Formats: sequence, structure tokens, C-alpha cells
Amino acid sequence: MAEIPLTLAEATDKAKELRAQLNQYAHEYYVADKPTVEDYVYDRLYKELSDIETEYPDLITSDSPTQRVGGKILQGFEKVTHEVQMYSLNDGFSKEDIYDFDERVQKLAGKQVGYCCELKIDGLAISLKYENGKFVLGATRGDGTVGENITENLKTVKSIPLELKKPISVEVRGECYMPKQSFVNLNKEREEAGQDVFANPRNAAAGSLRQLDTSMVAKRNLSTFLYTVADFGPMTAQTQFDALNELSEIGFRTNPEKKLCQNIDEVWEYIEEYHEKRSELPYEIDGIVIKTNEFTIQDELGFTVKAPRWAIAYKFPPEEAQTIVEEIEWTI
Ligand SMILES: NC(=O)c1cc2c(=O)c3cc(F)ccc3oc2nc1N
Repeated sequence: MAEIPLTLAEATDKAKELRAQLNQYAHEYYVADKPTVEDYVYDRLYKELSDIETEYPDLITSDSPTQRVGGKILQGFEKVTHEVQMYSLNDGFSKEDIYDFDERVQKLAGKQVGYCCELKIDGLAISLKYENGKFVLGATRGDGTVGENITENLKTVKSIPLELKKPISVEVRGECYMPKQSFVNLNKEREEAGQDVFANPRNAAAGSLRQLDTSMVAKRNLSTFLYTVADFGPMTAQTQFDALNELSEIGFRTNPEKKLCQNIDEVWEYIEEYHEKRSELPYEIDGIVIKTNEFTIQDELGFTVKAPRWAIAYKFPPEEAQTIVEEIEWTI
């Protein structure tokens, strides 16, 4: 049935209603991993909104789902100076390294402390800045002080909210990564097109975010897990574990496998557990990140020039990474 043309007032209301509904569906699908509608329902509403925006371009807003498809050709990436330094982590490669870390922490803290353990996602570190709830700046880590402005590319990453559920101003950090299956599919396409294939999902994610054609980024099915709050704004978490829950509450995708460990023995059990489970995960991890859970302890221990004293990254032996992806390729 031909659509009855809407007046501007009707179109304005309808567009607002469709945007809210589509953004809710997209949040369920890309952030919460719990879709509630079939794709065709989303697609039908999306086309309705897209048709209204074509008829009335002035109704297009920065948080409209139609802005996710990219289409800008960038000239390059501007430099961005991080107001809050983006540090790297010190690495540990053995059980002994991890127990030595715990000894140093206990000595500095003067007591036994709890640890928040997280999977170490093998992607690209990014920083996301929001002003009054709106996504205004996305940047790479760079050298920790100066990164690259990749805002336009990150706007096409569906798990990154264009607008938060509350109009707050915060800066958060996390990892942008390419899921294993997307990596295998992309390399299959590139091989069939006679192009070079990517060595691993991390390189594929990094290469995707360096694209100057934002519509290319939109097609790469990148995702995110956020794990740090650099500027808390009105956020109130006092521990890393609570901060991860708070990040999720305000609309970010966080990794569900985190664990609060009371001592380093529990940390080591978690490391062994996920060393086993690693190949079953739909994304690459290259280790485990261990952080003192209380922010008061983190403030007390502080940072060296290079890295926090209150965290360490336990790295899995690298040679297995390739095997994991090879195993996946056989399932195609
Ligand atoms: N790749 C990761 O999954 C991951 C990485 C980092 C960091 O690089 C990191 C760097 C800092 F200086 C402090 C905390 C951090 O926490 C982190 N937590 C994670 N889960």
C-alpha cells in the first residue's frame, strides 16, 4: 500500500519514535547480545526511517541508526592528545611472574588485596569521549599521550553507543576487536578477490580502523569491550568490578567473563580456566589482565613512567593463537 505522505510534524514525531525503537533493538543486538526481534522487523523500521530522512533531510540526527553506514571519505586522521594518559600494561609470562606481582602489591599496599580479573581482548585500545551523553571523540592509544582521531570510523561500530542512556560527560577506554568468525569470513572474501589476507584478527581490526572510507569500516563487523573509566563524570564506582557493571548500565558493551578474586591463588585458577576455554571464545584473547580491585589501592600504587603498578597482563604462550584460528577455518 503506498505510504500516505506525512506532514513535517507527523514525520518529525514518527522519525523520533522510529529512532528510539531502532536504537533499542540495536542495543539489544550489538551490546547486550540479546536480540528481541527478527532482522526483518528491524529492516522494515529502518527503511521507514530512512525514507522519512530522505524526504526530510533536516530530520537526520547524529544518533540516527542511518548514520552507522558511513560514507565519508576522510583525508587523514588528526592527532588527539589524551588528557588522561593511556598507559600500557606490564606483562607476566609465568606463574612465578604473577606471584611476584602479588608480593610487590601486598608490600606496597601493606595488606592482602582483592583482584579484578578480565580476559585480555586482542584488539586495538580505543578511548571514547561523551559530552552530555553524545559521542564526540574516539581515538587510538597512539604512544599513550597522542593518538589518532578515528571518531568517524568508530561511529560505524554498532556496539559503540552514539548517545548514552543518560546525558552525562565521561571518557571511557576499551578494546575494539574483530570477532573470529568475521575474521575468517573477511579473509575468505579477500582471498577470493586476490587481495592480501590479514595475519590475525587484531591486524584486521587495526587495518579496518585505518580505512579512510568509513563505509568500508561499517562492513567489517567490528565490536568492543569497554574496561576503563578515564573521566568518571557522575559515575560513582569505587572498584574495578563495579566500574565494569556501571559501564554496562550506561550503555557500553563489557566482557561478561570478569571475576573478583580474593587472592592470587584464585587469580591463577582463573588464568588456567581461561587458558583452557580460550579456543571456545568467539573472539581472540592473548592473556588475562589482573587489577587490584579497590580504586583507593590503585591510587596508592600509582603508575611508573610506562605502566600501572596495580595491574599486570599475564600473556598466554603465543604459538597457540595461530592454531586456534586454523581450527576455526576448518569449520567453514
Ligand atoms: N586488552 C584488554 O582486554 C585490556 C587492556 C587493558 C589495558 O591496556 C590497561 C592499561 C592500563 F594502563 C590500565 C588498565 C588497563 O586495563 C585493561 N583491561 C583490559 N581488559
